[in-house]
Amino acid sequence: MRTTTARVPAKINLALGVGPRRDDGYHPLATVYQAVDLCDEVRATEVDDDAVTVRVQFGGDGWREQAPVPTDANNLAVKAALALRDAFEVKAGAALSIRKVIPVMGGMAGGSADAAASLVACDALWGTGATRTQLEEIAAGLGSDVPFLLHGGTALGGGRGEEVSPVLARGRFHWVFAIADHGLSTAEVYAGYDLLHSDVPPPVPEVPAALLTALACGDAYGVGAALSNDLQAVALDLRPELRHIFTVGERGAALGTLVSGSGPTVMLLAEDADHSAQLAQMLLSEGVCADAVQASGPEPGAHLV
Ligand SMILES: C[C@@](CO)(OP(=O)(O)O)[C@H](O)COP(=O)(O)OP(=O)(O)OC[C@H]1O[C@@H](n2ccc(N)nc2=O)[C@H](O)[C@@H]1O
Ligand SMILES: Nc1ncnc2c1ncn2[C@@H]1O[C@H](COP(=O)(O)OP(=O)(O)O)[C@@H](O)[C@H]1O
Repeated sequence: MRTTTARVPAKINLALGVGPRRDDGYHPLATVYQAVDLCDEVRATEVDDDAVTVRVQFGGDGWREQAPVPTDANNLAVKAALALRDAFEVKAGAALSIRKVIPVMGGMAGGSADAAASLVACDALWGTGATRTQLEEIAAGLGSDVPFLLHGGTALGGGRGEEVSPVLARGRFHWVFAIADHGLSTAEVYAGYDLLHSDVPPPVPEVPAALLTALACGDAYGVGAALSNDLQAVALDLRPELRHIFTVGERGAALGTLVSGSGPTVMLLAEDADHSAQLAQMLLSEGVCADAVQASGPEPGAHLV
């Protein structure tokens, strides 16, 4: 049986500016994404019939197995395969197998990542010959941050997050991720943001110029100082205990500490790999999170391995 495998990184938002809710329910974003080397893998295997199935194996520690990842047509990897199949009138099926390392409902776009990897793996398995633009269009239909997971690297995100353009970034950034033992719903966090701004709508979002300058210079201190997330206040209201992680970040001289996307993962920027190991050790010994994981970026988007 023929098999193809795609590896895909997690995403973080170095800046996440969120505008007023649009009529379609989505929010306009001005974000800077970075892909980091905390990777899921999606394997697609040829089958005899036209069924698209999925199974999920957890590559991390036991606690992650508690997280609800659908193993039916609600799995974003299955949705991606079916969308690709419809677009190219493919008749074949596929057995998908996900090796999951990205925290589920963690604000690191794990489901979107699996959708992007599934597109790449199934495209290769079925030989659809899709162009990059065609894959990006299908990706945008699957979720706002799926196009970035195809793209990877460091990039600007506009629209509802699906309009991706590259950004000049030098050097490598060392992160520690403080992972919670249960996730937050993205839709719930955006709803909380609307509530917070029910009197005065938020301004049209912009990417901070200081962040772009720091990225162009490869200045990790500048990046740390310019990290920002409009959803952070809502995530901290929903999970007040996350504040302890910020205290550890200060004590450990993290260059910056920020809630990742809609949370509850909190990311700490370190000077180098040694510093990130120290920060991870501090987080674990203080018992402020369920797990502390080191990763670095930028990383390439979903690609065959
Ligand atoms: C917040 C972010 C930041 O990158 O990611 P996460 O931290 O959750 O991974 C994204 O905006 C999440 O993108 P994604 O998870 O792809 O969202 P979608 O599937 O498109 O939408 C899920 C729900 O989030 C809300 N949503 C999403 C994107 C957006 N620009 N405005 C929104 O209001 C809507 O309520 C929507 O129904
Ligand atoms: N392959 C998948 N991996 C993880 N979650 C998935 C997947 N497919 C569907 N989901 C669902 O998508 C939702 C968001 O999950 P995820 O992408 O991990 O979180 P976040 O939006 O915080 O980054 C969860 O409710 C989960 O059940």
